Amino acid sequence: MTRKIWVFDTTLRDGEQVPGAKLNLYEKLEVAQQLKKLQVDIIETGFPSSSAGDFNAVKEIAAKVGNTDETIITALARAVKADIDAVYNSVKYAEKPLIHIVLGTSDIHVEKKFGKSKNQILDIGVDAVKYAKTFLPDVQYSTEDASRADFEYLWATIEAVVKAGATIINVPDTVGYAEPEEFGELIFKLNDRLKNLNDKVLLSVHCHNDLGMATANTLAAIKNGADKVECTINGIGERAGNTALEEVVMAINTRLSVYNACTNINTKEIMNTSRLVSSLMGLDVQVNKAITGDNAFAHSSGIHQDGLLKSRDAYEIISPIEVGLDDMDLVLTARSGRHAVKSALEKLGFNQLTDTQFEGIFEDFLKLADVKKEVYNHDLYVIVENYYAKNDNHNHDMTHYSDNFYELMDLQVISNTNFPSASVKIKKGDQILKNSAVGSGPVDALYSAITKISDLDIKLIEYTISSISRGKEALGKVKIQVEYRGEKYVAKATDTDIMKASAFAYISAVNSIVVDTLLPVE
Ligand SMILES: CC(=O)SCCNC(=O)CCNC(=O)[C@H](O)C(C)(C)COP(=O)(O)OP(=O)(O)OC[C@H]1O[C@@H](n2cnc3c(N)ncnc32)[C@H](O)[C@@H]1OP(=O)(O)O
Ligand SMILES: CC(C)C(=O)C(=O)O
Ligand SMILES: [Mg+2]
Repeated sequence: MTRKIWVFDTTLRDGEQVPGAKLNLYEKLEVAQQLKKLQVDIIETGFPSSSAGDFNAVKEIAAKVGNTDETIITALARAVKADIDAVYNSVKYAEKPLIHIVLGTSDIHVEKKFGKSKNQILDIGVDAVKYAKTFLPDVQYSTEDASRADFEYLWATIEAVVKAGATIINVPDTVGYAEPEEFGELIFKLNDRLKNLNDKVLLSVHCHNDLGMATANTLAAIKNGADKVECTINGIGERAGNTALEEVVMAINTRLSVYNACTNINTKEIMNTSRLVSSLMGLDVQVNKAITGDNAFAHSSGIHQDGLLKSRDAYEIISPIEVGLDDMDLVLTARSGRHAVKSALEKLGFNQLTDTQFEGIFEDFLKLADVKKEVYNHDLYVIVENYYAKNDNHNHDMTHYSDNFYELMDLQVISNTNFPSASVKIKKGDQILKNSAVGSGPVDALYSAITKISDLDIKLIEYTISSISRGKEALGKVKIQVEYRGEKYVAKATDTDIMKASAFAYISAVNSIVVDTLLPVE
């Protein structure tokens, strides 16, 4: 039988302790609603004694999100009556409220932070639990800095607060000092004693990520008897953050035979929740972050892409659909191969390409991918469009005009406010032609230099430039309309360098004029 692991989300309390991540009331409500949709069991909503604003936010969430008995609403208090009052007076509006009390257990906390004896601190904790129990039946007690505490004192504290009525015992690795094997052993020993003392009390863990081991420590705790895990979305939290909810939940789901456990989380809401928290708190998710990073389901190298197209499980242990994404993302880069490019083209509807056409397009794709980090769908449309345009010219036998066509070899454009200028080097048949010009702007200078070389009386009527796809290496698409002897010619070109795109478009228009002037009159 799989064991249910309770998921306690503290994004709105420990997560909100991240500098600059503070949310207003409406934002907190929004996140809490989403956490309910994600089906976390307990939402920690804040620290109500810290400010009137936080008190009010906790109260509103309790009333509006805690209005069913599916989600327990809690908030944090020190072992101080005023804090417990504030928690009770704000969470009491929920159907299922819980008071959460924290108090240090390590020698460092007891002696250095509080300057008290162990017995004094133990008594303060017991009194706090007894006081909280006068308000509510459900009280969680967190033995702060438990992983650095003396084991027998930690147990004595747990035994005393359970006897005083605590219904959940939380064992925090407050400073992220624990190591998985050692933390697993600690939880095993505590679980053994706790289940003998009162098997209704839930044993919980709360890990921090200072050594990058929060998820590993939490999973080790689950293996060793922990019933409940505390985590945050995207692993945000004090300093290096907390255990990431999505990592623990997906590890349990993916490695069922290892953990033999389950949660109530609706995994399809993971990505929505991650993006909401990230955007409201202004905390970007690192691209390679497990589960919720942009690249977590993106595959970029040709060998991997080919393998995935043949069998998803070759390089995929979780379906992106399980966490709420549409599908895997095959990122097209210069390291992609023919299988991936062909599959992307087919998804865009290019199903009729002959092998020769595909090879030509693939060649153009590689040229673009070498100058751009990623090639997006928009870019693929342009590659195919350009390829067809090139091919169309070849279909009409233009070979006997080719000596009259202009081809850009090099350009230099200087853009400054007083004196924009351009120099171009252009090939026409066997000739190499060079010219320079100044203009009212860099494009005007560039077009004047090309016009001088062509010696045609061309008038530019329209010039538009737009960016195709995203990123700083995005393709610039230039579309122009020119007039020559009363005829209008439209031309377009794309390049990652917008000056080159401008020159290509203009030269393409010039070549169309050349064809028209050389074609025999029918
Ligand atoms: C591990 C954690 O994440 S714990 C949660 C951390 N979260 C927060 O701190 C929430 C935001 N904090 C605050 O708004 C404020 O610090 C408050 C409202 C809690 C307290 O503010 P102040 O009264 O001005 O005290 P201040 O923060 O300067 O110092 C903390 C005091 O609480 C005491 N204290 C600290 N932890 C506890 C505890 N668990 N139980 C009882 N007292 C405690 C300290 O000893 C100190 O008391 P002292 O003034 O007698 O030395
Ligand atoms: C309040 C407690 C659980 C905490 O955040 C910690 O110890 O890190
Ligand atoms: Mg914490």
